[in-house]
Amino acid sequence: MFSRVLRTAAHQGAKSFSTSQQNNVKVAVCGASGGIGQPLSLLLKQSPLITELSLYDIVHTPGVAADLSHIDTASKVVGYNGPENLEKALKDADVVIIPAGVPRKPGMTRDDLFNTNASIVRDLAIACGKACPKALVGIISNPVNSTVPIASEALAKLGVLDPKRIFGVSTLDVVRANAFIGEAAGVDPAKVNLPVIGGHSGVTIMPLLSQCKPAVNFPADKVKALTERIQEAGTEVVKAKAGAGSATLSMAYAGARFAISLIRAIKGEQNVVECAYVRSDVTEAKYFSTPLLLGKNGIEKNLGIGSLNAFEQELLAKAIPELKKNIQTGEDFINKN
Ligand SMILES: NC(=O)c1ccc[n+]([C@@H]2O[C@H](COP(=O)([O-])OP(=O)(O)OC[C@H]3O[C@@H](n4cnc5c(N)ncnc54)[C@H](O)[C@@H]3O)[C@@H](O)[C@H]2O)c1
Ligand SMILES: O=C(O)C[C@H](O)C(=O)O
Repeated sequence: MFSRVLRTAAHQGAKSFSTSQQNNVKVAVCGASGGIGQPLSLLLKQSPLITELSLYDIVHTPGVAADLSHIDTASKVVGYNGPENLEKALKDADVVIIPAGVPRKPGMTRDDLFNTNASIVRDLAIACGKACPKALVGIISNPVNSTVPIASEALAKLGVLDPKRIFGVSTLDVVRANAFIGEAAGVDPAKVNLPVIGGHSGVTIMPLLSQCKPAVNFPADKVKALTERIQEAGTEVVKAKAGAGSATLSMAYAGARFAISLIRAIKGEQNVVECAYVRSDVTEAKYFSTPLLLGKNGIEKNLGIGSLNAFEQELLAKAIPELKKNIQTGEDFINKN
């Protein structure tokens, strides 16, 4: 594995946790045969932190699992195909990552995916609630601003909701921000750490350039242009793919980074921090992405939004009404279905 994050994880898996750690880690990927699911599973198969990789989809999982199982790493790979095998796939999983559902085509918004993806995420969340209620669940399926409330409410209905364990995966926004800022500042992107807060669509994506590490100092027009590029980066990929879907490879990278951060925290590593879209009381929006300190049980501490400059305050003012609307749409869906 070539990335900073996954290389670090491999090193830690080999060296730092020889005693008193959770030894066996089962990770389930729901939507494992898709454009994200396959490369995500490939990246996860390379992690020595994972004992069992459980691949679930409604199609093609026997082939994907057979293929991945020939890779000479220690984790066991098992494929589960079709709804009748879903609970078996999820049974006792420690981490579940959900990239199931349809992606955008040019001209569509993420909200246009709601009608198809809402019930997919609801049903997968219910199955998690039954088969692995203590799992840490990362939801990639769009529209994330609404699918996370859907999953949370579905688990609440079952009586097993622990909001510290449910995450909307917004890591791709951070990865993109690091890439674009690194390029613009002439810094190795792997050394950039830029928090992206809010939600995962358009104006709800709030990169905080004022909190970038290392510090960057761009003129106001450049800050605005970079912010808008980060907010519209998903659409940039959708347009470039011209009907063949949305980001898959960069999302697989980001999803693997997020999953491995969850596992590092489960295994007792300290100071693991990731931004993710979670139940929150940091702002007026019931769900909001902020940097989170991760622990064995999911969110150990919400690190909040820090201090925002005037430009970022304006971004927040635009994000909140949109987030509230998206959250309400998700909650209404569960209340009616
Ligand atoms: N959070 C993010 O940053 C981010 C980034 C990129 C894409 N996405 C979203 O991820 C989702 C998947 O994108 P993709 O490009 O992999 O799509 P894809 O169509 O290539 O793959 C989706 C997979 O989900 C499977 N699937 C459908 N219904 C299912 C069900 N009920 N249970 C299990 N699996 C099911 C399909 O069979 C398919 O294999 C989309 O909603 C997309 O918008 C989110
Ligand atoms: O843009 C999309 O539809 C997919 C994803 O949310 C992304 O940000 O790439």
